[in-house]
Amino acid sequence: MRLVGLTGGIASGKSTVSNLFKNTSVPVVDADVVAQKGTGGWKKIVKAFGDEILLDNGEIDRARLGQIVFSDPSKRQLLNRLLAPHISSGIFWEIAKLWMKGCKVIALDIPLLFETKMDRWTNPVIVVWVNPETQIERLMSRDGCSEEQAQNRINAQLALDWKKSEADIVIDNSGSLDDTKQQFQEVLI
Ligand SMILES: CC(C)(COP(=O)(O)OP(=O)(O)OC[C@H]1O[C@@H](n2cnc3c(N)ncnc32)[C@H](O)[C@@H]1O)[C@@H](O)C(=O)NCCC(=O)NCCS
Ligand SMILES: Nc1ncnc2c1ncn2[C@@H]1O[C@H](COP(=O)(O)OP(=O)(O)OP(=O)(O)O)[C@@H](O)[C@H]1O
Repeated sequence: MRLVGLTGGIASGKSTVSNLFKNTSVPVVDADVVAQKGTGGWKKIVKAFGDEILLDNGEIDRARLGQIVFSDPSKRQLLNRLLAPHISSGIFWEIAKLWMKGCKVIALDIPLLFETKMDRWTNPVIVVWVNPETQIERLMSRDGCSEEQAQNRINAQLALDWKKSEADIVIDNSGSLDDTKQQFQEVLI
């Protein structure tokens, strides 16, 4: 079985590329399964950050939690510590289910692939790169945040240029969507 790592920097276009996998035979597992209401990750987050980070329906208010952790490195480290085991075991079970269905190639869409050292499991690693000006512009426009907030989020991760230097395959998403789709097609060959 081959595990393909898909990563990048915040707003570099990882989800955009992840969506392109949906039209292929390669299933994608993402790292976003943990914070749903009632799960182990959810319980730990509520215990550590209090009820005030919950929406009326009991789900985590991700925008609120994001504001807290991206403006305070110690809170971000706390969240990372709490969630790390849930993220890796969630991913593991998703892989196991797909493996039992006979999937031979699975893509893992993991924003913090290098930071969490999960790149050890994956080969090749695809890094979705974008130039710094476009990254900050797209981040501010997508999340409606200030330049300072956007920069805090970018600084919370390893440098995207370093990730690019560690990649087996780089998709440059600084241009148009068509340009990115074209690069993706070349990766599939
Ligand atoms: C901080 C949270 C609440 C923000 O939620 P929100 O819906 O606004 O953003 P989303 O989850 O789509 O993440 C957007 C991007 O933020 C970046 N990011 C998310 N968590 C972190 C983190 N702990 N450290 C650095 N960057 C992060 C990633 O680039 C990610 O792609 C959420 O990302 C979260 O619970 N993060 C902790 C879990 C985690 O570490 N996820 C990444 C696993 S590899
Ligand atoms: N080639 C492109 N041209 C124009 N806009 C783009 C392009 N690629 C992505 N975008 C836009 O940039 C923003 C970030 O893209 P996307 O959500 O795919 O990034 P991401 O890396 O998954 O982000 P995050 O890690 O923060 O979830 C989105 O609003 C998306 O619509």
